[in-house]
Amino acid sequence: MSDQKPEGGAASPDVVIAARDLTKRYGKTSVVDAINFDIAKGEVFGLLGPNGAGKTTTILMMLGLTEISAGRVSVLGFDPARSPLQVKRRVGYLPDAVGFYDHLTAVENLAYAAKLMGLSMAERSQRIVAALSRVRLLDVANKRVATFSRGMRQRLGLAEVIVKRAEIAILDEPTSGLDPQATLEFLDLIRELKAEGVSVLLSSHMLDQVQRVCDRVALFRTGKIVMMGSVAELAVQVLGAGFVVEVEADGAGIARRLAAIPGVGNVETLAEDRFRMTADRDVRPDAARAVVAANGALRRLSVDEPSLEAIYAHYFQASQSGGVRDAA
Ligand SMILES: Nc1ncnc2c1ncn2[C@@H]1O[C@H](COP(=O)(O)OP(=O)(O)OP(=O)(O)O)[C@@H](O)[C@H]1O
Repeated sequence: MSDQKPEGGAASPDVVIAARDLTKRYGKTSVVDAINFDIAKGEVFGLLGPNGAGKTTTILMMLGLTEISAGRVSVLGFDPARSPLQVKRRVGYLPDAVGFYDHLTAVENLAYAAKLMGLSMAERSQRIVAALSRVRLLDVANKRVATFSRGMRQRLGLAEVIVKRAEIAILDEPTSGLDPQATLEFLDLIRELKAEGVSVLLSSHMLDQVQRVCDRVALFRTGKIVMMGSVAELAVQVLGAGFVVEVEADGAGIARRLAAIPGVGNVETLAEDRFRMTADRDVRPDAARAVVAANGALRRLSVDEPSLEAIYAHYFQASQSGGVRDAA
């Protein structure tokens, strides 16, 4: 088989997944419709959108688990349709409901998976202990998985990704059904993976969680990516400006100085010594410098970051009334 070598043509060595006009049709309906994106090494990328928007189908095409109708996707330089095993070896996938053998213990489940990966016995046990410790399941390592909560199962799923030393982790709704504490722990584990250079693709409806861990998000709608970027970028696109910064200070000509800061949209004077400005980034450091330059005294500086919830709600409301154009 010709599946040993990565295919050429990756946009940059930093790009681990590149989709070009990626399309999936069922009959005449395109459920994924010519989407394009690049995901960088160590990036946490969120797939968002309503039910049926095409997120899972996109994931399945990346894994070679469903046929691609048109376009292409390259995963670590491999074409998943032609080299599914090469992709499977390097990519960890946590589906919505992780499948484990309930009658086996956590260790036995991981040992089984590690054996399929072709690891030696010594390597297996060393990696498994390390992974179980990372996901804080070492104390239940020898308990049958049948007794595990959903949170524990999800963490065991991540342990498998860690044992595999996957370069990419694809997580489909990983925190749904988890309690707040389990969710926070899971999000921390995602951050740890990122810190190690693992790229993470996260499909979720939990917008606040997505915002907490994702570097960039793609918003899907009826098979198309209608928006893509960091939360701050999407906020500018959808809300007009992302950050609202309030300054309480005195000094000469402060409003004028604040308005001159790059990225500031408008400055409202709320009182003689209170100003509110909108900006496309967090301009607090610049605002503090502006007050110092005016020989002023800074009494308060606050920022309201844009929320993905607000962007999402605004986008769908506005698009229903024809107010937002898709940027596909
Ligand atoms: N085997 C199939 N045959 C026909 N249509 C399908 C098939 N699998 C998925 N679809 C359709 O493709 C569309 C996209 O589904 P997909 O599961 O990718 O959406 P999703 O964005 O992951 O949704 P959710 O948030 O509910 O997981 C849906 O309209 C779905 O009904």
